[in-house]
Amino acid sequence: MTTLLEVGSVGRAFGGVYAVRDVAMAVAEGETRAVIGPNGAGKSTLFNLISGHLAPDHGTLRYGTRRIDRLPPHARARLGIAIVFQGARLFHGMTALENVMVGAHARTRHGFLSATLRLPAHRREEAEIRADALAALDRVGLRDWAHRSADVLPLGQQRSLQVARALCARPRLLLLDEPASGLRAGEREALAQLVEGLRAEGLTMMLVEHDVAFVARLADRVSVLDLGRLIAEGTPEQIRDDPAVIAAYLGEEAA
Ligand SMILES: Nc1ncnc2c1ncn2[C@@H]1O[C@H](COP(=O)(O)OP(=O)(O)OP(=O)(O)O)[C@@H](O)[C@H]1O
Repeated sequence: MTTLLEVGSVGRAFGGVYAVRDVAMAVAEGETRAVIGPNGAGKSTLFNLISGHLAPDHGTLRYGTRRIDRLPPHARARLGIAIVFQGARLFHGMTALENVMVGAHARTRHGFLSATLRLPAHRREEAEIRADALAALDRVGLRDWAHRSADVLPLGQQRSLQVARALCARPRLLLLDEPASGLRAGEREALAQLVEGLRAEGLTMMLVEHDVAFVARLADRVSVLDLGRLIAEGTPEQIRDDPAVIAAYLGEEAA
């Protein structure tokens, strides 16, 4: 199996407290990796370190053959790393299609001047992005909503729209931070099916999720964080029976 992402002993502190502490992991091409752990374990921080929205205090990140830990987020996006943030918002007053088209800016080649002058290259690119955005909407089952305001979408479909926005950037690694949180059973099921479909297509994904059933169904492997440290890693079955994992969650309940 080829490694797509290698996290090498990465750490990040806030005000002297480590949110992520010496975390190392390797994610294989085509794998779906769940990242779980009690509240405040460092899951979102880890995702932000991978996407480049936070800089590590130390450690390395390799993506394919490249070191990426000093690259800004847009450069990582251009290399194919897309993130759907926890509780991400849509752009109000925009249609579903416009919301998705915004996601494609990560890979645009032509700059502001070309856009302002509406040069042919820019128009071609706009048409390409539009076609990709429609395809992404189709992929998540929202094609019929393309020209309707995103504001009126139910929460479950708003999440799908965020996935479509990420897909429009043609990612090779998709990071989903609690995509199912706050969704009702039917909406969770739709989202699970969407993730399953992407997995079947071979997209590499990392997923923060609290729902154990969701993780067991969707993840090839699970990494468990607690207080910033990686405390366990394995298949969903291995993790379920791991004493360190059980203790971490029991500790959370006791607190
Ligand atoms: N920008 C920040 N400034 C200060 N502290 C932060 C910041 N971001 C995260 N932290 C702290 O780092 C720790 C890890 O937070 P993080 O959000 O990564 O955890 P998490 O596992 O995603 O939690 P949750 O499941 O609650 O979303 C927490 O103690 C949090 O308070």
